[in-house]
Amino acid sequence: MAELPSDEELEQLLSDPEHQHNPLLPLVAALAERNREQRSRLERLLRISDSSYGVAVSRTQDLLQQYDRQLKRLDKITRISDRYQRNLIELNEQLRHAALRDPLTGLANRRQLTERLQEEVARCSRGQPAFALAMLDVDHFKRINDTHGHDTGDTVLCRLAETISAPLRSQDLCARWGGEEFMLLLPHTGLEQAGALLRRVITAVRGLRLETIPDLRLTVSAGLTVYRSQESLEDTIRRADSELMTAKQGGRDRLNMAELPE
Ligand SMILES: Nc1nc2c(ncn2[C@@H]2O[C@H](COP(=O)(O)OP(=O)(O)OP(=O)(O)O)[C@@H](O)[C@H]2O)c(=O)[nH]1
Repeated sequence: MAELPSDEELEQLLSDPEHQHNPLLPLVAALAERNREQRSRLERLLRISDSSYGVAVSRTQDLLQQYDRQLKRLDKITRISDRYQRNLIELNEQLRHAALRDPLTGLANRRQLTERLQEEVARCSRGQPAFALAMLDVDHFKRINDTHGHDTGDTVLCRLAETISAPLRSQDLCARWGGEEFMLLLPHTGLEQAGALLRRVITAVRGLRLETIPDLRLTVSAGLTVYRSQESLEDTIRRADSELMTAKQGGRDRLNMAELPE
C-alpha cells in the first residue's frame, strides 16, 4: 500500500498551482478535511479512554489498599480474640481449681471430695470393689492455737496436709473436710489395706516437727470404714465419724475401724 502524505505534504499538494485545475482537487481537499476531523475525534476518544482507564486503575488500587487494611485489622482482631479466649479458658480453669481447693492447705475441699465420693458410689453400684473412707482430726488443736497463735495453727494444718497426703496413691484423695478435720478417700481398697496406710499416716504425724517450735508434738485420731453396697454416702461418712469419736474417747493418737458386717 502506498505511503500516505503527511498533513503538510497534502497541504502543499493542494495549494500547488500546478494542480489548481485538476477536477479532483475539491474532492481530495474534502477527503483531507474529513480525515483531519476523524483523526482529531479519534484522538479525543483515546484521551477520554486513557483518563477513564487511569481513574479505574487508581480506584482499583484504592480498593486493594482498603482491602489490605481490612485484612490487617481482621488479623489483629482475630489475634486479640484468640488471646481473649485463651485468657478466658485459663481464668475458667483457675476458677474451677479455686472452687474445688481449700485455699489454706491446697488440698481438695469438701465439694471436690463429695463429687469424687459420688463417683465412687456410682462405680461400686456397677459392681466395682468398694472404697475406704477415713476421717482424721488433729488432737487438741485448740491448745496449739491458744498457745502459739492462729498463724502457727495454720502452719500446722499445712504441714499436716503434706504429711497425710505423702503416702497416698495417685487415685487416692486427701481433702480438708473442715477446720482441723481431714478425709481420705481410698478407691478400690479393703479395710486391712486402708488400716495399714492410716497407721503409717498416724506414725508420720507423730514424727512431724516444726522448725520454729521443735518441742511441739502433733498427733491425729482417725476413724476408718469401707463403703457398704446399697448404703447412702451419709451412712458411710457417719460411720467414719463415729469411729473417729471412739478413737478420741479412747485416748486420741489412734485409729478406730468399723468392723465389716457378717
Ligand atoms: N489456726 C486455725 N485454727 C482453726 C482453723 N479451723 C478451725 N480451727 C480451730 O480448731 C480448733 C478445734 O478445736 P476443738 O474442736 O475444740 O478440738 P481440739 O482442740 O482439736 O480437740 P480434740 O478434737 O477434742 O482433740 C478451734 O479452736 C478452731 O478455732 C483454721 O483454719 N486455722
